[in-house]
Amino acid sequence: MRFITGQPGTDLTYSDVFLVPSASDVVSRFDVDLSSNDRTGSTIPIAVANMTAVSGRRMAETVARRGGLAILPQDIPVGIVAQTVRWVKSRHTVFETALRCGPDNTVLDAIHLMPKRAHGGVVIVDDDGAVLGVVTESDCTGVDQFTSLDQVMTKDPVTIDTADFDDRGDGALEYAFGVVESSRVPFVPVVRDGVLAGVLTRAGALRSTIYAPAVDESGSLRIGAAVGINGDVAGKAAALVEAGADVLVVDTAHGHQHKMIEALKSIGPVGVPVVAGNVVTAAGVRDLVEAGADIVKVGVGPGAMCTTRMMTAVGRPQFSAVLECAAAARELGASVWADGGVRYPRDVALALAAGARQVMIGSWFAGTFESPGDLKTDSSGRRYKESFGMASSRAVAARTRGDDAFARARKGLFEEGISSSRMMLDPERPGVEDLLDQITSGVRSACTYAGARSVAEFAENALVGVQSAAGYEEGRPLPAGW
Ligand SMILES: NC(=O)C1=CN([C@@H]2O[C@H](COP(=O)(O)OP(=O)(O)OC[C@H]3O[C@@H](n4cnc5c(N)ncnc54)[C@H](OP(=O)(O)O)[C@@H]3O)[C@@H](O)[C@H]2O)C=CC1
Ligand SMILES: Nc1nc2c(ncn2[C@@H]2O[C@H](COP(=O)(O)O)[C@@H](O)[C@H]2O)c(=O)[nH]1
Ligand SMILES: [K+]
Repeated sequence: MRFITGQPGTDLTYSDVFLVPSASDVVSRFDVDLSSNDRTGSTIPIAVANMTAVSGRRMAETVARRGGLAILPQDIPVGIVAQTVRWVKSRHTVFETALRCGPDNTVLDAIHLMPKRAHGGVVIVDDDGAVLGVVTESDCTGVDQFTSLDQVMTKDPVTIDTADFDDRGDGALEYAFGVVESSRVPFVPVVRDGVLAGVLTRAGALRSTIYAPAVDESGSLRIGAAVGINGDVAGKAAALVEAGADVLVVDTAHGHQHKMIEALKSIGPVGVPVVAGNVVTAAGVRDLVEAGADIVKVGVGPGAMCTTRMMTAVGRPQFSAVLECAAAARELGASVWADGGVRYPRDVALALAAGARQVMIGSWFAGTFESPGDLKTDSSGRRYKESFGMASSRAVAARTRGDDAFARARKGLFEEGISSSRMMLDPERPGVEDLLDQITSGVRSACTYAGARSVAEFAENALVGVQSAAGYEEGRPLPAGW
């Protein structure tokens, strides 16, 4: 990457910069390979932040199917991490996990279940798992909530048989797309040996032709897990890898500290990539790589739930932090992930231009069906989920629940995050895959503007300019007119 008018002396945020188009011979946006190439196996450069309000098993499954990697938070007990990893790895790489109910369940049960996933309905199965019908949101409107589902379901819906799907080879997804398109429901149940095996939506069939899932050597979806720097770090790290985590993230607010270096040394090589952070300087990168990190996570203070900069003045504008850290990592044969502060696809493109191999996103993904929180509705009918920072009093209280009251009170003093924030679901893009579509299409397009066929080429070719606040404002759409 180079600056069009030379590198400025001031540190820059994503909003301070823009990408200048360059001569390109990349003829199609589909010709761009978005693989991260950082040995994590991600086929798109997106990681889901290890935040309790963001990353759980539904998020992990859904994002990995599209090539990304979710990191489970460090506050989850190892036994639960192991269960979650097993579950995610048992998921199909094309068919989505179905929401299912029995015929005697009520409309209320279905209404509670539906916002858990984006496919827009529930499959009704008998005790043996055979499909009896499907129920969508519209079937549940205008009826008593205690009505049993067998009374409102569409009976004997069109299904896709896995054997039939597999037989069609390269034409399978186009065939499946056609089946969903011609059915009158938003999704089609998938059946294996007469038993419900998943669902497929029109968008899902299409996406599977564009994205490649992030899979391990045995073809199962990938997932990462985080560990803090306190307690038996090496023991917990080994247990997470033993549980099947494909990537280990060693995470703390101030990554460039003695305890982190000791933690990394104690972990040693574990057979999966070790990501450590957070830092914002080349010196931080060098120390963490020397201590054993394969990938360094960059970002102090840009996170949406983060109050660190206002509490301490510590941090660094994220574009410059990523640029400096990525250059240092490259010299050492390591990589960086840009963590935090991403609100638009352009921010992802800029982080990659600055040299990040992946971009970690938290709060933006909290406002989706797949995040772990309950879906709520505000007084004007807008749907949202609650988000909170991992250094907020809410998260600290949960993390220290095993400590005595005195220790908890002491730790509770250092709050550097928001405890409750509302992340609205975008009515046009309520699912995390809708956001991935938006991000990856933006990034693909940015790469072709720079004449780049890969994330690495993009970081090499990108031409960056610095803009005024008016320059940024000029780039914003004005949907309401003026
Ligand atoms: N990227 C970012 O900007 C930030 C991210 N976070 C996120 O919050 C979560 C919790 O992280 P964390 O608070 O580090 O908790 P951890 O549980 O990982 O503990 C941090 C350890 O580091 C010590 N420490 C020394 N200096 C600092 C410092 N300035 N800030 C924090 N700890 C320090 C603490 O000791 P003692 O308590 O005695 O001081 C403690 O032992 C993580 O998920 C992290 O990613 C939090 C803040 C900033
Ligand atoms: N200072 C704090 N940083 C936090 C906290 N919780 C999470 N984080 C960091 O933010 C990113 C995600 O950024 P986002 O803008 O996409 O939400 C996450 O990975 C952490 O590094 C916190 O409580 N305080
Ligand atoms: K912030």
